[in-house]
Amino acid sequence: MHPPESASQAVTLAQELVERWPYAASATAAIVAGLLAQYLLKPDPLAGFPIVGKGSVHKRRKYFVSGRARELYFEGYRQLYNATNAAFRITTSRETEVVVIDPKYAKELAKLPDNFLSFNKAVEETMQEKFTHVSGNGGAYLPHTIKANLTPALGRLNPVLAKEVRESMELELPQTSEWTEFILSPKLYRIVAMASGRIFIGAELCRQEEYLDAAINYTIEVMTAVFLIQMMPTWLRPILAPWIPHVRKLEKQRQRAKDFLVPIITARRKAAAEDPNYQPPDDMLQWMDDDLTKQQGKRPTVEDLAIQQLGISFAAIHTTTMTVTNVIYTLASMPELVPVLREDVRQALEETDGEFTSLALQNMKKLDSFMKENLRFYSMSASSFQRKVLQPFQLSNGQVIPAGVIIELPSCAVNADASVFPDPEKFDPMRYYKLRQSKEGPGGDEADEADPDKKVAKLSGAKAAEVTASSQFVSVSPSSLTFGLGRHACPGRFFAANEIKMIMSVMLMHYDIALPEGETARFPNLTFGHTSAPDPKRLVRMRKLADM
Ligand code: HEM
Repeated sequence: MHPPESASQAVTLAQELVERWPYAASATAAIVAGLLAQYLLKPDPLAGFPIVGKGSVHKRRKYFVSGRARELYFEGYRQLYNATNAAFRITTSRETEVVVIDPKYAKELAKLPDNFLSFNKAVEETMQEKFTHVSGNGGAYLPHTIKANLTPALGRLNPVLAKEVRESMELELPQTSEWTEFILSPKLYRIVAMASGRIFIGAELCRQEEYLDAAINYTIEVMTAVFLIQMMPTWLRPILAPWIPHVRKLEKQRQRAKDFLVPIITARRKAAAEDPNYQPPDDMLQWMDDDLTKQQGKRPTVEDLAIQQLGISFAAIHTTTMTVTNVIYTLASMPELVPVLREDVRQALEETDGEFTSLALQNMKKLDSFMKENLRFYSMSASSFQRKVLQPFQLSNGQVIPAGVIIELPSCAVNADASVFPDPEKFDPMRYYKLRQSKEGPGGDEADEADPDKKVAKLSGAKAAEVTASSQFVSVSPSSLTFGLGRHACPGRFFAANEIKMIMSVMLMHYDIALPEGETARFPNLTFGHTSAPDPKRLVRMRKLADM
């Protein structure tokens, strides 16, 4: 029996292949080798950047998220000192390669435009936008409204803000002269949300529970979702992240925020259209509505505006609350500092008859210094100036930073650098106050060698001048990176500074604060990934003072 024709053809073909296989094999090998060579010989644009940390990518990532990220930044920063390299690589919880650049290039980085360095794209990656849908563009118009409307109006708004700070503190804090122990963080969240809300959405709404829920819990939910996603191996994220309850809750929360705000915005617009004597409210919601209309040439949809409003709470409430919590935890552990700061506040307010004017707030220089030392010592993020590189660019040392990576500045390492901050491991509440007092900068003629309390360490040249010049809470510079740097540096920091000073002033003038009985040490912060946060479960003691 003969095999069918097609089968016999196949056999012939196979025979031919067998006969010719040496040619076929070598041709295939040549193609594979060519591709491999192309892959292997292609210059790796990151080859010149050493990697900090040990072991596989998985191991390094685990180390980073486990709470030891700062050690890695310190290690990389130390290497930069004696290297020709301008940067090192670090494995973070991101999928994208992260290149940490020497802060001496910070000023040239800050000049690069958004089509080279994208703030929004970096935020989207940080916020795990793929899963949480928290977009870098969510608050795209906010910086403009803050710079154009909020910051210039602070002089006018300070008394209004101060009133809400006082009242919300009365509502939330113990009003008895007996020492009372309680968990501080939830109270501060509400105080900050109410006080900020007074300026963001007005007096009638800032104490409503729907607003407070959106302002406080949306951010907490986003941050928890981001944290849980970061803890997962990158390959598992697309499979598991959408099922995390915190991720699933976010859309519902955004909808709740819209349900609350949309009728309010609609009513405002209706009143403006129908009532010729209508006085628009003097708050951020209104400024955003007007500013967006100007920028876009048409009124934003009410839903868009509601999301912008959520965006401002997102940027403002969590950051401010964590900062005040840090400041109060430190104060509670340094009772000797209370009279010093109390006197600073008393003197500043005495000059303005007790009014929280811009002048009074500026004059609280010791409080300002204490707050800023908290930012340095308990910096909330290990790095700053996170940007996605959209186009390759060259640093002034000739090194090329390729497109596609995330760049950062190692702010935690700068904060701990003895050549920038003498005795960096010491918490010195008056560090920045002394710098401001020393006309010539640290080590200058004003430094009082005889009085160790007034003595400021000797730093040299440009670095010293820069540290001195950026010694106010709101200053930003390569040695002062808590609020970022350049065109995207936090526009809300002036508002935050005023609000925090008011909260601290009211606390100092009307309350005594202490750690729980038997405790003397400052509560350690909790660290995970980049973040260092005050422990939200800690108790403090307070008692109301008789009016001073
Ligand atoms: C102590 C409290 C605060 C801290 C520590 C903080 C920190 C930051 C940081 C690190 C950035 C990124 C800067 C960069 O990468 O260059 C930023 C951006 C931003 N912050 Fe703040 N912030 C605070 C309070 C506020 C407040 C109260 C507001 C609103 C009133 C606000 C609104 C914003 C906005 C809108 C951006 C984005 C800027 C842009 O896209 O250009 N922040 N903030």
